[in-house]
Amino acid sequence: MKRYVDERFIPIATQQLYQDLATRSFPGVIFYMAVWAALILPKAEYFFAEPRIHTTLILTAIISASAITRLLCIYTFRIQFKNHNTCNGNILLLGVIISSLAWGLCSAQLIMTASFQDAIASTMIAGAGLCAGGLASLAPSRRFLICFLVPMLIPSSIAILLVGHPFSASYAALSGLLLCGLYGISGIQRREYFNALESQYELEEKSDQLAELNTLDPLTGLKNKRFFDEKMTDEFNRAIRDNSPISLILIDLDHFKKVNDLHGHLVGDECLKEMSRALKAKFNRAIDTLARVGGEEFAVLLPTIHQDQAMALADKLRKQIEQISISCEDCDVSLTASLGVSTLYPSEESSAQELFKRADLALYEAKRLGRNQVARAPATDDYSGVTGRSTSSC
Ligand SMILES: Nc1nc2c(ncn2[C@@H]2O[C@H](COP(=O)(O)OP(=O)(O)OP(=O)(O)O)[C@@H](O)[C@H]2O)c(=O)[nH]1
Repeated sequence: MKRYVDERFIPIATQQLYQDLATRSFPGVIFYMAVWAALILPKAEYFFAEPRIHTTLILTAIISASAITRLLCIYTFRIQFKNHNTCNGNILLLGVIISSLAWGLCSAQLIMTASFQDAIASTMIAGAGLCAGGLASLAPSRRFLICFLVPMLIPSSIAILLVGHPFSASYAALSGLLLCGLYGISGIQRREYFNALESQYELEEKSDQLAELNTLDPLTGLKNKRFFDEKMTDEFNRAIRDNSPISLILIDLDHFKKVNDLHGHLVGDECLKEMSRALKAKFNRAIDTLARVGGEEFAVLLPTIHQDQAMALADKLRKQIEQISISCEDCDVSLTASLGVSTLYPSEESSAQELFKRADLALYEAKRLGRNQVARAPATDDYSGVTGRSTSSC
């Protein structure tokens, strides 16, 4: 398979291959039984006459049993996949080998039994037809196709050479040609099959990447506002289900306009990137969501975090932001930020918007009180919960 699909797609392509082979095997088994029926039923008075009737019945029993065994193998494969999500291709292959070997040996038996001499031509045609059917369904797997064609054709070819039929050399040569020809054609079909799979996987990969890009802020690599809003609603609903708290920290850089005006937008951009690095370093739980929700405004959503914990985290972050220093041509730029924290124990009556609104009010209060502050959204409209201290920003 390595020749056909990129290495990263091999596990998923293997799974898909076995599932497709199982799906294609059902009509294959029906065709197998139908070919046997078409071989003997139109000439029933010949096949079921003495002295052939016993052999005909035994061969019919063997062909039927092998078809049922192959069906059981397909069924077992499906059950294993459904219950354990494992794709055991060997079970499918076993069914293929049993049914093709049964046919190969039965047709060899027919050819070698003197009383069936008149049926040799139709037996060989039936075998060739089955090989063509096998190509149609098993071509994607070289292993499966070889395990089908070889036991199907080799026993009858050997048998026809052994009985010394006048056309035995032609029959054997045609069987050999059929084997090589079908195998050769299968290579083209295999390439087409895996090319189609690879294109599908590449498309899915690209569309996942595109969907992921669509959730990101291009400058900082943090999540964007749209994603954040959706995530906040999801996490809020989860908090209702789990009866757990959820906290939100809104962060707004202080006097950021001055940074742009004094040092230019490129330096401003560098400050925003540095801020995002500080956020990523500080909040690294998989369930936290970090986003840039405005020009110089950031948000951190903290599921399961209580108010006191959120306040402590916010204050540590504030101190960390104070330490940020960005070197530019004329001077080093330092930053401060104001932070608003809100925590809710969500209920059916509350909403994610309320959580955001309260954090925004707290942030506004932190700004009002002189910036470089952390303010907590109060239970009432009183804002006595302000912590931190004012320092000059850049
Ligand atoms: N460099 C840069 N600046 C941006 C970006 N987005 C927004 N800004 C700037 O951020 C500044 C925000 O200014 P204001 O809203 O007045 O806020 P502020 O100057 O930080 O003042 P306070 O928030 O009240 O402390 C504006 O000058 C915007 O141009 C960006 O992507 N890159």
